[in-house]
Order: sequence, then structure tokens, then C-alpha cells
Amino acid sequence: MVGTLNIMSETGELSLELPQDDPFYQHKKKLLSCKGLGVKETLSLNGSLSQELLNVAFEKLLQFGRIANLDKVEVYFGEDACTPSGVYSVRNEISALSWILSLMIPVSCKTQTLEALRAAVKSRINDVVGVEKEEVRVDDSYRCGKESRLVQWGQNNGVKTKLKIAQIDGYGRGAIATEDLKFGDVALEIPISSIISEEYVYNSDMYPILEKVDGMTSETMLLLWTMREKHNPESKFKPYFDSLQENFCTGLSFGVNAIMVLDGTLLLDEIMQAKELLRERYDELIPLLSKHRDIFPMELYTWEHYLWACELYYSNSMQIKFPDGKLKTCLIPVAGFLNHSIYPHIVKYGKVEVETSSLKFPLSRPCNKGEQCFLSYGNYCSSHLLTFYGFLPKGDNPYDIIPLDVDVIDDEDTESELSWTSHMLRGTWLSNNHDMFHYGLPTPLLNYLRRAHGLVHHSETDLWKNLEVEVGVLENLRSTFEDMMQNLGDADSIDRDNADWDVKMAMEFKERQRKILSSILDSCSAGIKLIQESKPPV
Ligand SMILES: C[S@@+](CC[C@H](N)C(=O)[O-])C[C@H]1O[C@@H](n2cnc3c(N)ncnc32)[C@H](O)[C@@H]1O
Repeated sequence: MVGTLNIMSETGELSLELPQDDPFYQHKKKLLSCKGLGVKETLSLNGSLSQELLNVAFEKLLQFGRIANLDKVEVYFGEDACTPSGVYSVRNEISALSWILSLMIPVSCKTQTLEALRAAVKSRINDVVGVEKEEVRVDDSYRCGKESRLVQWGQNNGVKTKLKIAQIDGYGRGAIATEDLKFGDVALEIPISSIISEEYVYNSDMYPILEKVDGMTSETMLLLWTMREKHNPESKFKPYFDSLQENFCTGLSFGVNAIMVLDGTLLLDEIMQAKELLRERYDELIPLLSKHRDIFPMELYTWEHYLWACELYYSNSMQIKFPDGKLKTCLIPVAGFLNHSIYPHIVKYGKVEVETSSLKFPLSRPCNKGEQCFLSYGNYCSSHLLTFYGFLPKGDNPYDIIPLDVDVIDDEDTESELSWTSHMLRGTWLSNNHDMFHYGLPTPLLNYLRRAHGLVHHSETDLWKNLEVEVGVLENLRSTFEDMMQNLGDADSIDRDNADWDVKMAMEFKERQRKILSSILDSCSAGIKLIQESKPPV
């Protein structure tokens, strides 16, 4: 729950409150205050408001909802990252609107104003996206036999779906709406009994062995169970295992040539470290498994099979909250066909509904018949998506940040509640403020660097009086990013059309990194020029 909204029917007021346990409470409080809002707000619902007052009330509700629903990256980049119409990100906009609506739905008090506000929110939800209205190109030559058998199996076991599975250009299999789906419609519903979770390990012959192993996690147990169950012809989940890919093309399966292309990127370290860790874990498991070959047939527990299972869990599992309150890693047949988007339709899922003992995937924005229905896997940067899922999302990923390795200054003068312990940058085209003292760069980072240059107070007057600090800050940043750009080397001369899938993906990633770095370099240079040509206010 990101915030609370209560309707007090006796007074006809609607009250909003930012919860104090929000991890970014102070930052959000400041952002709210910049919009003229407090952490507690009320809206009067009495009588019927004029259209003008209704618009004001709606904007207030939306501003509050947006800020309450910001995540860490969005809070960090703050106000400067809004579009001119005030949108922080599509994810945030969808979350804010569906949050407002979901809290209004159960309200019994029906005033004209409340109904008008509800209608305004619904209408805005319909307008939110359209950014990725790309045509769905279905590969009709792909017969979807395994997929249809899985869906049929699901339906025989209580799965309800308004999606059909198809092979879609650029996505592998994906889920397409079979009818017009509106906000709140449930695209897919999976009963608990059709979800693969740790419960299956507890009831298997593996458990008495695995439970005695120090440090054995339920995730590892489930992984080992899956590796064997996949080959069990009697498995309850046979249609699911049959529908899985033979090979997962994630960063963990990148070959030498792709790894060479990634030279100079942080992604190279990320992939190498992740792979090393998996190898270490596998080497630790083998002596244990080989002591119980009757339970763990060694031909099913080779390194290749282990890597396959890890890639399966990284790219297809979901964290689900069960009625006992436990968060469990699960494989979810049919739902595993949903692809990710920065402009998702489904953002709120992951909790088993107690009344129906099922997991529901409701829409947070409409998806018309024939459109691909997208999920949000989470707010991940492209290097994470490439390493663990094996794709780069379409469009500008607002979570594509470059973390900066900086020492946190222990300075008593800093506003401790508002200071950040880590800093980051991203493509500066995502900022709408390239003016003096902003330059398209994030304010928390600029203030951190100003402090590092000895400037503790950052009012406009202070900044105007210390323009040499501004130049120093931008020159420092520019030199750091020139080094990073140099590390990336020149654009690769490989023939991309004929390159392997992993080399193509590595090249695409590097190109995106270059675009981000060059936008930062351009912003530093433009900022220095702006300062040199500026005339301080008299
Ligand atoms: C949960 S599965 C989704 C179904 C998958 N497409 C399939 O054919 O089985 C996750 C995988 O789908 C692919 N995927 C998901 N979102 C994608 C996207 N936006 N673009 C391209 N591939 C995507 C990636 O291969 C990822 O590892």
C-alpha cells in the first residue's frame, strides 16, 4: 500500500495521506510541497462542483497519486524527469491512476462529485499509453501445438483466460487479448493447484535429504525438484514442461564473441559474476547429489541442465504471496507466456486471493482485442533484463541508469533525511530541464558534487556566486564520462545482420550505452557553455 485514501461520508470529504513508513517519505514530502500539497490532503465531495473545480480536484488527486507511487529511481530524478504534462513514467502513471481508482471502487458514498472524479480517472486511464501501439506481427507458420495443449490442460484444471498464445515477431511466444479488456478485467486467473511452488518439494522423496543440508534454500530445492520433474512422464505438470524452450537465450548463455563485444561495459562484469556464482553453487551441490544417485540421477544434474534450470527460474518465475503470508518463488503455467513491457497492461499481481484460492492478473489499462497483453516484470534496467531474461525492452527504459561509485560525504550540514547514499545518471534526454543549474542532470548528484567542491548551500544566489564550482562539477563529470566512453571503444565493425543472436544483443546493448554516455557528455558541454555565456541576475 503506497498511500491511503479514505472517504469520510459524514463530512463528505475525501482524505489522502502519505504513509510515514514510505521509504522515501521525506523526498516525497518535498515533492508534494513543490506542488503546493502536504502529506495529508482533503478534497470536498459535497454537492456538485463546476467543471473548473472538478478539474482542480482531479489534478490534486492525480498529483498526490503520482508522487505517492514514485519508486526510488523516479524519486531520485524527481521533478525534472516529468513530461510537460506531468507524467513521471508510464508505470507510475498507470500505478497512480489504478491506485486512485481501486481505493474509490469500494466506497459506498456516491456523490455527484465522486462519480465525476471516478469517470475522470477512468477516462485518463484509457488515454495513458498508446506509446507502444505497435502492430502485433504473429508468425502464422508456428503451430503453437505445445502451447495449445498447455492452455487446454490449464482450462481442465481451473485456469480462466481471455488471452490466446501466439508466436510474435521479436518476442517468442506472447499472449494476445481475445476480446476488448478494460481496466479491472481479469485477463488470466490461475488456481493455486496449478502453480508450481516449494510445496511440491516438501511432498517429494528429495525433501528428507535436502532439509538436512545447511544453508539449503527453498529456491534451490525447487530448482533441483524441477530438474528431475521435467523428465517425469507421469508429472502433473508435463504439458507445462513440454511447452518450455529447449534453450534460454539469456546473458548467462552468451558465448565468447558476445562477451568480447561487451568489453568496457558494466554488463560484462554482471554476467561474469552471475555465471561464476552459479558455477560455485553447482560445484557445491554435486558432491551432495552424487551421494544419492537413486534420487538425483546424475544424467539429469549436469552443468548444462543446471544452467537451463537457473535460466528458467530467472526468466519465468514469479514471487507470489500466499495466504499464509509467505512470499514464494513459483512457476506459473500459462502466465509464463506474458512478455514484459515498459508500458505494461498488468502491474498489480503477485498475491493469491484468499476467497478464490487463485492468482489473478487484472488489467491496469485497457488492452484491445488482438493486442499483445504485457506484464511489468519489475522496474529493471536493461543490463538486468539482458543478463537474466535475455532481451532489451523496446522504447526508452527509464530504469537504464549508470550507477556512480562515489564516497558518501559525512557532512553534518547536509539535510540528512534528504541525502542519498548512492548516485546515478541516465540518458539526459529524459530530463525536461536543461537550464542553468540543471543541465539535464539529476539534482541530487549535482548537489553532491557541489558539496564535494566545497559548496554546502545551494540556493540560486549561492550558485550564481560560485559559478567556478559549477564549471568544476561539470568538468569533473565530463572527464569521468569521457573515460567511460573511451572504455567502450569505437563502434563495432561486425556485420550485425549475419551475427549470432548473442553478438547482436551485445552490440545493441553497447549502442544504447553509447547513446546514454554521449547524452551526458553533451549535457556537460552545453552546461559549461551556458555558464560561460550567462549573465548573473542583477
Ligand atoms: C516469462 S517468458 C515470456 C514468454 C516467452 N516469450 C516464451 O516464448 O516463452 C520471459 C521471456 O520472454 C522474452 N521476453 C519477455 N519480454 C520481452 C520483450 N519485451 N521483448 C522481447 N522478449 C521478451 C524473453 O526471452 C524472456 O526471457
